[in-house]
Amino acid sequence: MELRRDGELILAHLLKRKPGELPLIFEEETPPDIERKFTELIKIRQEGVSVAHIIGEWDFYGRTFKVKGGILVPRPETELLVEKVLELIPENGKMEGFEVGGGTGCISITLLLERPLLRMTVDDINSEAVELMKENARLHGVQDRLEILRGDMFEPVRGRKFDFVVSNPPYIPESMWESLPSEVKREGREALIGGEKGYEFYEKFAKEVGNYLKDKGFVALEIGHDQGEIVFKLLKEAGFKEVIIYKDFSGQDRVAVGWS
Ligand SMILES: C[S@@+](CC[C@H](N)C(=O)[O-])C[C@H]1O[C@@H](n2cnc3c(N)ncnc32)[C@H](O)[C@@H]1O
Repeated sequence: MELRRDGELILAHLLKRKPGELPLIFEEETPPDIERKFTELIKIRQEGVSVAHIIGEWDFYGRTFKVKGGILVPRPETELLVEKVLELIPENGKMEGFEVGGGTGCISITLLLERPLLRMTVDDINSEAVELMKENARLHGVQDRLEILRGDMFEPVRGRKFDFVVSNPPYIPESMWESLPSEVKREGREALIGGEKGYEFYEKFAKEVGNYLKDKGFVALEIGHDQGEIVFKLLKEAGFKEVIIYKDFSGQDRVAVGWS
């Protein structure tokens, strides 16, 4: 736990400032009610609640999203997935994409904000995530271009076809659940655990996704640091002509892109 950094984020939130602005108001006196609230929140942090869940928001791709317990907090690794998708959507491309498992909605909403003519449909099996996505879509003014549905993987979009399908699915093996830090567990089993092997989501996804892709469509998936080989194989077996596994800044497998 990085208490100093966490303290700065909590204080900035209470003062309604950006963390970078704190040095500018260093000499101003902190109102007593803010001091009291700050001490209270630091205690909650020490009990193992993440800063994101304490302050109820988190930044992704330079923008702030509402977050809440039981739903995955946007991760910096996922920005690589967004970058790879953006590379495949022309600046003024009139494309239609589908995201499985939107969580906060950070992936779809970022794609929409970066590509003004794009339209997205997103689902989540978790009804609380669906409500949170609606809130984040309104917050970022993309509600007219984002269709938000509740359901299991492709079930809400049966019979439809998209230019691409993107997902950051649950991909941690069951056996790792117990060893996860309590603040990570608070993001919910459904968001994290992919099954006994961890890659069960990709097995089902690879088999079915072809039915939902237009001709020459593509898929883009976030993957676990050791899942490049298996996801490459699954997409190839499912008939994807070209598959590329991208590594993140720390040299770990992180994103799979496949072209049909
Ligand atoms: C790892 S989280 C990713 C959330 C968000 N897209 C992000 O990158 O921050 C996976 C999300 O998929 C949802 N999910 C898990 N299984 C699903 C399924 N079969 N169909 C739809 N959503 C699912 C979870 O509820 C969770 O919100």
